Amino acid sequence: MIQVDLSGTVGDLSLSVRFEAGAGLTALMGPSGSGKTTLLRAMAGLERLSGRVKVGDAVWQDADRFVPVHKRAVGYVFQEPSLFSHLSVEGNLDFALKRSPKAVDKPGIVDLLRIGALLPRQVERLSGGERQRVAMARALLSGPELLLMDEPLSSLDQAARAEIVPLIRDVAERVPVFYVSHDPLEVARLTGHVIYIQNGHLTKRPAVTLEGLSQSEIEALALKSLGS
Ligand SMILES: Nc1ncnc2c1ncn2[C@@H]1O[C@H](COP(=O)(O)OP(=O)(O)OP(=O)(O)O)[C@@H](O)[C@H]1O
Repeated sequence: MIQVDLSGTVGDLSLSVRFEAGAGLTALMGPSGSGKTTLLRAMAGLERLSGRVKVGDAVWQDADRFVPVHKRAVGYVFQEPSLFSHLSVEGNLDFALKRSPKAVDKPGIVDLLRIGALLPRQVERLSGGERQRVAMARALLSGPELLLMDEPLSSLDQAARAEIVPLIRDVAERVPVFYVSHDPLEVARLTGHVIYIQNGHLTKRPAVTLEGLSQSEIEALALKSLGS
């Protein structure tokens, strides 16, 4: 169980959110600039807002304490994977493994993300989809109690996305995932647990509308849903 109750101001944004999320994957959706990344950063301890964050039995933040980011059991996967380019895939994985506070099943995670054949590879020689799978494995190997993912598929093509979505579902069976996306179809394939944010506040599900989309965008959406 994740409990979040955070509020504060960052730049022009006034953010105030309160929610609970259970096991599995919870998606966070909302317009550009609504505060999704700011909320993730605050949950990780990268941004200091006031309030409370509890993950499992561990209180990461409340009125009396603020656990710094390096002491939170949190994994973070960004839109652009931030792997060490001077290390091999396995070097990247081992870097995280050494820092894990608990025993982690490396072969199981390598298997889960189908990256066994990539282990000796240099990071520059990976495709975008391969990089993101390695970034997810690296995040899991650090032993997180919560995995934060910020639009991890948005720079990938359709084929790579389709390949990775089921792997993310598998990952979310091992560790709770909090997942930012702009793509309603991607989210529909991942989870039924979705929260929406607008202007820094949680809101109810927006009405689905095709207004404003061009004919080609509507066709692309229809094709995408048929391909799921
Ligand atoms: N470091 C900062 N300095 C100033 N303002 C900031 C900072 N970080 C966030 N903000 C403010 O918070 C707003 C929301 O930013 P945030 O990145 O959280 O939005 P988002 O919902 O993730 O957007 P997108 O979908 O485009 O990634 C920004 O428009 C900006 O006003």
